[in-house]
Amino acid sequence: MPTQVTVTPPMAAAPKVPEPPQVAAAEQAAMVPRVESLASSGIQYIPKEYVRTEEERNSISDVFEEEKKYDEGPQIPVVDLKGIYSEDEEEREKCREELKNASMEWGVMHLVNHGIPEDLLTRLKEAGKAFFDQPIEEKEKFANDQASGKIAGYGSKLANTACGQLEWEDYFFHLIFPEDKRDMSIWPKTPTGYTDATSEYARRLRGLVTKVLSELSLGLGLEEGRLEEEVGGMDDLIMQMKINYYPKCPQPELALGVEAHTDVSALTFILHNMVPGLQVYIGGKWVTAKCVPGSIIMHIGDTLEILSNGKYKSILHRGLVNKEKVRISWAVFCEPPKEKIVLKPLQELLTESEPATFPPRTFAQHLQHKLFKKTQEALSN
Ligand SMILES: O=C(O)CCC(=O)C(=O)O
Ligand SMILES: [Fe+2]
Repeated sequence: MPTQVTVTPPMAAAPKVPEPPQVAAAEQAAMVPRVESLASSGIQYIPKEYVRTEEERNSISDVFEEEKKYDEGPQIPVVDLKGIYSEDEEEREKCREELKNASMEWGVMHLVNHGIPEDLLTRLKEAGKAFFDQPIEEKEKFANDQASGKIAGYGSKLANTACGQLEWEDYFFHLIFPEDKRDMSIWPKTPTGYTDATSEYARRLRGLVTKVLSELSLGLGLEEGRLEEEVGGMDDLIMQMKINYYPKCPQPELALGVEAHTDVSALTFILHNMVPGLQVYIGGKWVTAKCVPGSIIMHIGDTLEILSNGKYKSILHRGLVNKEKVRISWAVFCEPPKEKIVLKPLQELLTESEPATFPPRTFAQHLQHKLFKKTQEALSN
């Protein structure tokens, strides 16, 4: 998946993994490679491909316990966007400052009063859940084919690193905006409300993207439309939705739903079904995102980090899984066109004492570079 290139933070030694019983080779080969079918098969031990490295296991703990902790240091900021729609310039400036600070310090935040109607978010989530509630055979009709480069559709991660590590999730991935670039043939037909809810969400979210990019431009002292233009504008900025489906996991202390990575996007917006799982790495610690009702989580991705010459941060994050509840999240990645734009720190932001810290690269080259680095890391482990 282009949205997931892993970076592993330094971590200490971890507890030993209990030895699972040996699974016969034939049995292993016959396993359906969907995490959902593995989870519902009643296994007590997860296959070794899903067991994370010793360093990673050392940092994984019970996500429900983690979410409860309120007194354990800094938390992901909550940014109230009411002010960006205000006529009052002072209100707007205050809101802009909050957005800017959260983007510079954390690169991730809970957006509240974002202007997208709550009933639309409910419809979108009900539709995605209803799709995943169908039998696996039904979902397989939409299966992607990563080997042939067809990444849109229903899928699970294929081992693409030297160590063959897998993630505890299945997903549905497709382009949702601009409308003329969508391939409606791969959109779920059931439930019937899926297309309407997803299209409407895409349109409303696209409006929010413009607004956020304007404020982030002004926050850097740039012209209002600058960042929007730099990432492709209305015609070329691409929004792709990935519905992440994390089944219950019998050994959540050994697995990850999504491994540590930064998003390559300009911005990413995440909704979820109020089951905790997202963690961000800051100040040498993993911080668990709280479940904030009605909010949308927003990440600054690598693209804005590059354009802002590192002023806006693309934060390392990952997803934990649990034994008790299925988690579903809806991530929308807002990405510049792959080849058309060369991403590099904006000239106006550079000074003699603050030279460019990122080399010029197209989005495609950036993806390639991250993949190369990841492969090198895996080979040297
Ligand atoms: O499920 C989540 O909350 C995060 C998912 C994520 O980081 C991704 O899909 O890139
Ligand atoms: Fe992500």
